Amino acid sequence: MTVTNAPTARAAGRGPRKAPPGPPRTRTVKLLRQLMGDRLALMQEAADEYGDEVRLAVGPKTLYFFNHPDYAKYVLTDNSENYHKGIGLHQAKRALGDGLLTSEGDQWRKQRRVIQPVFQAKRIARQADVVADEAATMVARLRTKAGTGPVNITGEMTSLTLGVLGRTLLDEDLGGHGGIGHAFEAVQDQAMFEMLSLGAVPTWLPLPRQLRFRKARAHLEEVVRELTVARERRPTVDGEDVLSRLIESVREERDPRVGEQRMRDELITLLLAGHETTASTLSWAFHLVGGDPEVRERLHEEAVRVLGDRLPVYEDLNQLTYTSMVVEESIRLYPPVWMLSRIAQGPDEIGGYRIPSGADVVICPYTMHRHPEFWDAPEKFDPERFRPDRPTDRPRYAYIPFGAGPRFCVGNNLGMMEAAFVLAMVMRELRLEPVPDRPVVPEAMLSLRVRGGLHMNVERA
Ligand code: HEM
Repeated sequence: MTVTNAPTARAAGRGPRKAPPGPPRTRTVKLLRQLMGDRLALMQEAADEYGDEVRLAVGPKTLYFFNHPDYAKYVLTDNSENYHKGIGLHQAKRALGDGLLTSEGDQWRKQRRVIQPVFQAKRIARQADVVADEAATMVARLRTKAGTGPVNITGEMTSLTLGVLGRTLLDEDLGGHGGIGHAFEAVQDQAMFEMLSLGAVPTWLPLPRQLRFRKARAHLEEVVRELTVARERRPTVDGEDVLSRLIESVREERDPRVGEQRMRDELITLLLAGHETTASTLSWAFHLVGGDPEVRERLHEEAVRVLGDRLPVYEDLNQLTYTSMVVEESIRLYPPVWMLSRIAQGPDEIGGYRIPSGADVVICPYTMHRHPEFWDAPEKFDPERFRPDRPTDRPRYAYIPFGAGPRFCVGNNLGMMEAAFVLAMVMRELRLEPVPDRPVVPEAMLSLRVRGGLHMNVERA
């Protein structure tokens, strides 16, 4: 497959073809309905019907949707300079400000240099102890709920992942800052609403969701401000956590208010990017395992064998092979970041199609991870695909749960370790069973959630 510079068209002297195939304008109403209701079906049907290059005209927007590993490599890595963060960026910025997720250019490079070292392997080892400790508290809580009826697993995972981030990144117990999880939810819901309504509803209208958004954002700012003040009074021993590094880096800012704002944006970004993705990963893993007794049994066996009855330490991660395979397969089927959107900074050509400057280009991990050319029985939950000793000729970019290229997830090691530890610690002593007559439906918001949260019955293993 040719990704760029369409040599055949060029050789014939005809230049690139105009636009990829896609649904006709007459289907606009259906597409808009899917955009509001079932975005995963929208993308999957487009890929099934039109192939690896699709033009999706949805309302006033035209999406250039590319669904092949070569295209993902080109957009996310090889020519990433030409593709800045795309759809939803404006809304995400209103929610998150100018943090690492939403910034570009020199500012992004500078921020990445400050933040990336916090997630290096030697620090992750220390973060492992925090994860194990927080997970033990959560498992103890679940134990008390065994046999009492459906438990909101997503809620449990969200508190856990926020708690872990508070302690690993900020050295703080976020449990004392009530409602922070709900504040993140309100901020995200509004950002998603603005995105889906394609900016048609002015943000100054005093609608209830708008007011909720402002209140939530103000609450988050206040929490982060308190954390920063507390830390400035109480520096850590090595000064190498995120907060200390940020405080140090914004000292160079001439206007202290700009520095403070940057720090708040950065922390809110990290907390949001890090907690919801990992909580979604765990929710989907528990859901998939709950429907597969054989996988559940193997997980239980591995957890008992590797961990015995002690808390996990970083070195255990390499031994929790099957557990990691289950996590990898879970985020293949349900990648928390289900869509990667970019805006072309200048004109380009992909797969022989002309991409105008300003075009919305989309790579969709959800559909890529189910591409029939690269995955056998793509709908099947089969952790064996990720057995480390199993040879595969699958292209690297057919599996991109953490993105790729310069904008690759900074927190991937922490996220993977946390998911594996929590899964192992829960499966070691508990069984999570599906609740009959309660369907589990994916909801593609900023991340891929379980609609209404995942509820499961908890039993002792
Ligand atoms: C299983 C859990 C996670 C998944 C699936 C995930 C996925 C992703 C993906 C796909 C991207 C790239 C987005 C794009 O290119 O548009 C990303 C970026 C990012 N992630 Fe994660 N993430 C996870 C956990 C975390 C954690 C634990 C943290 C931090 C504590 C984190 C912080 C970030 C940040 C700051 C970025 C932006 C990086 C940049 O643009 O330079 N993530 N994540």
